[in-house]
Formats: sequence, structure tokens, C-alpha cells
Amino acid sequence: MSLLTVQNLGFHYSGQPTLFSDLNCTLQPGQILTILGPNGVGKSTFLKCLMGILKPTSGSISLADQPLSQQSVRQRAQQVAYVPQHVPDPGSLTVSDYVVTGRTPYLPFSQTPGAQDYEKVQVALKEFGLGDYAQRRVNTLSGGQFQLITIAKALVQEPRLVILDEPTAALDFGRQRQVLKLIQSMAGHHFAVIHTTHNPNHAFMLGNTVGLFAPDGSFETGQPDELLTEERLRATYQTPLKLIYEPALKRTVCELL
Ligand SMILES: Nc1ncnc2c1ncn2[C@@H]1O[C@H](COP(=O)(O)OP(=O)(O)OP(=O)(O)O)[C@@H](O)[C@H]1O
Repeated sequence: MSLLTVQNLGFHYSGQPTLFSDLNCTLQPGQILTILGPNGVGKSTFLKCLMGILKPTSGSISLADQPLSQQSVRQRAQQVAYVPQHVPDPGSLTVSDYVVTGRTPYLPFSQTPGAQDYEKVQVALKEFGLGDYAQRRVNTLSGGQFQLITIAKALVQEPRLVILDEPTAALDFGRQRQVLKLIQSMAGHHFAVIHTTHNPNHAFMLGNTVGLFAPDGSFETGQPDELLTEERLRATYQTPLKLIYEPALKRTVCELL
């Protein structure tokens, strides 16, 4: 049984051309799917279909063998956490009060979070080295700090699948590594993770599975070393680049020329 099964998925915005029309993939617990593709090809749109935010034009999505469309919002939220590219401004909440909203799918109607929920928040914040930020107002954080907080909120949701749309976009080099290591650690704890990135090196670093959108919207999955050829990456990004096997790293790196 797969955790996630996507079959023949298609989508177009009303009155717009088709973005993708036959997208297929499966995901098991502990698997990481790194999604690459050019700007505007439909990566975020695909993630929104997975979250039930957008209704696919065709095809099907099942979570733990149950069609996504038959699951309640609460059921879905207990299984899947999503960190969008643009998170709505949470105003002047403290970091702690913002992150604890990740516990909402587990709280009985109109019940406020308790001590156990806040403990989970502290654990998640410490994981990011942000334990001291608990009482800071969210609207006083930098863009990168806020991005980490949104991932911490997804973690306290304790889902089976974590979907992250460009989680490293606002992060410095060190924080990027921290998030990639966190993704690896989540997979090690049997979470499945789907994330998008514009850096092919993230796919080579994580290994596991890569999903590549070609400029025409076709989508293929495979092992990074097999799927990410120079030819495919050049065609994807319409730019000269080179793949080099780096023995000291024991992996391939992608360099722009
Ligand atoms: N609500 C909308 N209505 C109409 N078109 C939209 C809407 N949202 C996105 N699009 C268009 O759909 C296409 C795919 O957008 P999407 O955000 O999924 O791309 P992406 O691959 O995530 O891009 P990026 O890498 O730049 O974040 C783009 O051409 C975008 O302009």
C-alpha cells in the first residue's frame, strides 16, 4: 500500500492552457520526492492539488488508499501538513502561539491547546535552534526565520506526509543545509516528504527520488543520478550547465557555466 498515489492527474486554470495532463507518482513512508522544474510550469499548482486546495481537472489522488476527495478537512490535516510558498501574515501572534496552531487538527471543537501541545512546540523550535524565539512576535522575525517557523508548525502537526513549497527559498546557506538535513531526518522517522526547489544540487544531496517537470508540463520521476542528466537539466532550465562527479562528496554537483 502506498501512502500517496497520484494517477493520470491533469490540471488547468479556468480559461488557461493545460499545465499537466498525465501526472503519475507514488510515495511510501520514509520517501523524499524532490520536485524540480522551470518557473511557472505548475509545481505549486500540483502541490495545491495534493492538498485539495485546487480540484484537479482529471485523474485521481489517494492518501493511504482512500480518495483524497472523500476525506474531511480534519482527516486530511491529521495526515498531511503543507507549507506554502507564500504563508498568510499571522499578525502579531507570538512564535509559540503561531506554531501551536499546527495542533488544531487534534483539538476537539473550540478547545484551546494545552501544555502538551506547547511542549511539542518547544521541541520543534529547539530542532531549528529557535527555542529562544518562543515569545517573540512573529511579525518581528526576518523572512528566513519566519520560513523556519512555518516548517516547525508543520512538524507539530505530526503528519504522515509533509509538503513543502520551496522551503529553502529565503534561507541562507547554513539554514538551507539545516532544512535539507531536517527533511532527511523526517524521512528517517518514516514521514514522507515532498518539496520543491530550484537547486538541482538539493536533489543530488538528498538522493532518494526526484520528480522533474519539463517545460511542456510532462513529469517524470526517478533516481537523481539517472533522471537528472545534463541534457535534461539544460532543456529544463534553458541554460548551459555541467554535471561533475565530486569524489570528496561522493555525489554529483551541478554547476552553471
Ligand atoms: N489562480 C491562478 N489563476 C490563473 N493562473 C494561475 C493561477 N495561479 C497560478 N497560475 C499560473 O499557472 C502557472 C503555474 O503556476 P505555479 O505557481 O504552479 O508554477 P510554479 O512551477 O510553482 O512556478 P515557480 O517556480 O515560479 O514558483 C503559471 O503560469 C501561473 O501564472
